[in-house]
Amino acid sequence: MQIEYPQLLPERTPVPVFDLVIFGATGDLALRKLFPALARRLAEGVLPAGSRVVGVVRRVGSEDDLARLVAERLKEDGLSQREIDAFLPMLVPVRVDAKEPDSFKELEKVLSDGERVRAFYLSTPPDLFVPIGRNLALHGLLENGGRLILEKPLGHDLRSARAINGAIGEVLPEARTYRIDHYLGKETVQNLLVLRFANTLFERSWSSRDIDHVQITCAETVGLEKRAGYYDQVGALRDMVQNHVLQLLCLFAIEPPNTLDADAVRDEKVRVLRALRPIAGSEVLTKTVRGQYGAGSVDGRPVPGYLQELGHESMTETFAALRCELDTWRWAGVPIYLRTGKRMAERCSEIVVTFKPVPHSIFPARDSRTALEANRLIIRLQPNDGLRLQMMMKVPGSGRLKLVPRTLDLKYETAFDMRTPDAYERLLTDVIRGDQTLFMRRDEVEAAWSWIDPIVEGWHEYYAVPHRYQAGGWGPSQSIGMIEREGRSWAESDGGL
Ligand SMILES: NC(=O)C1=CN([C@@H]2O[C@H](COP(=O)(O)OP(=O)(O)OC[C@H]3O[C@@H](n4cnc5c(N)ncnc54)[C@H](OP(=O)(O)O)[C@@H]3O)[C@@H](O)[C@H]2O)C=CC1
Ligand SMILES: O=C1O[C@H](COP(=O)(O)O)[C@@H](O)[C@H](O)[C@H]1O
Repeated sequence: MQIEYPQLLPERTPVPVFDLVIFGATGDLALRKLFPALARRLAEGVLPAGSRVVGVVRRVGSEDDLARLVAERLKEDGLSQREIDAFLPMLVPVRVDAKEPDSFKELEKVLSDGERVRAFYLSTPPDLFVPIGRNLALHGLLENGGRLILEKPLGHDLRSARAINGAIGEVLPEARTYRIDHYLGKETVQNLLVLRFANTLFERSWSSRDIDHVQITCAETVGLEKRAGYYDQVGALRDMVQNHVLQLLCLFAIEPPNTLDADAVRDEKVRVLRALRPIAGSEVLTKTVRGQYGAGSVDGRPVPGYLQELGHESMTETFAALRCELDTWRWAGVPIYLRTGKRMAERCSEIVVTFKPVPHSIFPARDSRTALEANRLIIRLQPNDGLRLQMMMKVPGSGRLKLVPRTLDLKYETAFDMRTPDAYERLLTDVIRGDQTLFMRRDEVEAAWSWIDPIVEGWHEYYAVPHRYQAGGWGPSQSIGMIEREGRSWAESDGGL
């Protein structure tokens, strides 16, 4: 049976027959996200017969283990035995060491037959992106329209990102390079474009004229999981803000693109990134806050602090809050507060838009019963996705006038009686179809790093050590101070409603 999907941006063409090669097939991302996404797409009848998923393994003997590992993971992900049995024959294991050019001959043998779309997913540490790209080119494997999919983070600063982009650009044109930011594959993130440009209601007030400030939060309850080696090198600013959080900001703030074409949308996103006012030098002390979680309790169970999980000293931030501004006609003067962290009170990604107060209240000003709260629009991206609009209402009754804030609540799960597909389901088939709309262009990634780099430099120059926060809270008190100094407060999940 084919399941119907709520596609907010249209999936325009059928998926052609393909070979998708996954480097890093035994890794966390591939097993946890990529294989389940593909198996689900197959189960829906979206993937054409004859297509193959080539799983690249590195260690001797792992070829034999791959099908078992994948089957176990699919089962954990809730796929039925029938769906697993249907997927496994698509899987072709092959052993290649990304750093050994000769070993790519094995891949060449597997890929040599037939005319089909060919894509290579680099789900490996980023230092392998360039060697893999070069080795694929050396063996002619990128010819005839081959595509590369690069995972984030792309580099660790502007220089390294440029080096990767430059080297990849030598073996492959931009039109065949797909840089993943999986937030763009989330239905609710795509819906930001629909909210903005398919409705007149909000767009007319989407500017400094009506908006007081904006908060973008990506809070997680998880800690290091099994990624300590990676995370401690990177930290919250580079792991989340440089990509996911800035992408949310872009979609929130962009000017209307003329069409939904990949470059029309991406041109506008780049404009937003370039309009971000730099935060540099001593400004990092007032406009940013770094945090690192200590021991605490999350979801009712005790959890160790970051340093205990890590097993050694570290100055890496697991929380970052930033106060930024966009120097554009539309957004001048509207503070945009960004916040992300691990081991926070709740898993929650949301954008909270606080509108300006009414210019003149006709209700008795000194009476607390008639005090007005500003309207708030909460765009809840995950979990419990939906839209909430806080408005003032009159409490029914003929006694003294009393006004209270109440919420219009539109939940995705009640608005659509459908399963929401995982981000990777959408993104993987978009690559095969050749649609780059939901992927980051080279200039976009580099513009994001251009804004991030001075912050990192400022942190070093001014010795901005991370402040301790208790696991299970909302970050260090300094981040509350940063926003309270301006007479505002963080919305604590669900926009504080
Ligand atoms: N995990 C996640 O949730 C996310 C990951 N990412 C990014 O995705 C990428 C993969 O991450 P993740 O899966 O967590 O990493 P893992 O460390 O779990 O997996 C890395 C994979 O790369 C393989 N590998 C390492 N060296 C070589 C080599 N020389 N030749 C061939 N294969 C090699 C490993 O093989 P072996 O098993 O033999 O070691 C393993 O399969 C990274 O760029 C990461 O930043 C991005 C967002 C989220
Ligand atoms: O890319 C990353 O994203 C995840 C959060 O993704 P989500 O879809 O669960 O919101 C984050 O945990 C990870 O550190 C980061 O690398």
